[in-house]
Amino acid sequence: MTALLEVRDLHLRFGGVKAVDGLSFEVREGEILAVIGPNGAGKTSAFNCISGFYRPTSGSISFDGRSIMRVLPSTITRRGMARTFQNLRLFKEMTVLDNVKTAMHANLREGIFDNLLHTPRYLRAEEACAREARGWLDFVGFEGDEQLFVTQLPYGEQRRVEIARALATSPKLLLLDEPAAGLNYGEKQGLMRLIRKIRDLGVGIVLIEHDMGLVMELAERIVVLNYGKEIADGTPAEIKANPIVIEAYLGAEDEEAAIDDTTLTQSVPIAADDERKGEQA
Ligand SMILES: Nc1ncnc2c1ncn2[C@@H]1O[C@H](COP(=O)(O)OP(=O)(O)OP(=O)(O)O)[C@@H](O)[C@H]1O
Repeated sequence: MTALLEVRDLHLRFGGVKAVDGLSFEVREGEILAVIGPNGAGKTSAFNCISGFYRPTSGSISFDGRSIMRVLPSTITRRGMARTFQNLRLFKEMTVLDNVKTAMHANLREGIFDNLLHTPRYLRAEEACAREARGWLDFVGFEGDEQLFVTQLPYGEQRRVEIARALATSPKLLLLDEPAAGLNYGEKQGLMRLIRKIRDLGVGIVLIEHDMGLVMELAERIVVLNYGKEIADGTPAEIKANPIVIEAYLGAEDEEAAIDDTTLTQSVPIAADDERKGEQA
């Protein structure tokens, strides 16, 4: 099967900092790929290049058979790539339903007069849009009040709404930046079920995540970055047993230690989750 996303020899520099230093990987339709690495390894920078927010220094990125180098984020979204952010980026002054509807407005056909005069065409389009948005809220398991402002929701529910909004763009590929950050155990289990359900729609998924228990259980393939460089690419079992990965996470002195889900999970500062929760508050 041909790759949905192909990243080849990607480089991104910030002055003297090599944030991404020769990254190459592929994602196929309906595949769950995780990108992991210690803090500052270049994961979010790579996401920002792929989704068009940063212009790479060199390399190539193609999506669905076409280059997306120097393509605007909004065009990349229209071509079928959606993403969520490390720190939620919902419209705080909008309701849950309106947040999801915004993802579909780019595809609405009504003109300025329809909008101003609220013509039957406008009303029909808005109703269809609301129906589809409700469908996505249902799909992600949102059971709250769609008319609440998003900031009135618990953090885990806000994450679901953000994923619903990304899905409302009808993506072929979904990039999730630390979707489990700030979630409790039960919410993480729900998130894993949701990600598998999205994969079952045939959507390719690239996941940046620090929770190694979740990554090892969910990902079919894992790419490991350290100081911008790709140090490993393999199945969860291969990654767990890779001495270079163990060294990157635990330091050379612990190289002897067997790497298991718990070890890697514990290598992630728990405070990071709490800090992010704090940012949202
Ligand atoms: N806008 C920027 N300007 C300058 N340097 C940056 C910028 N964004 C990231 N960097 C640097 O690039 C490197 C990679 O950062 P990046 O945020 O991509 O890492 P990360 O793996 O996503 O980290 P984390 O897990 O902590 O989110 C770091 O050294 C970081 O300081």
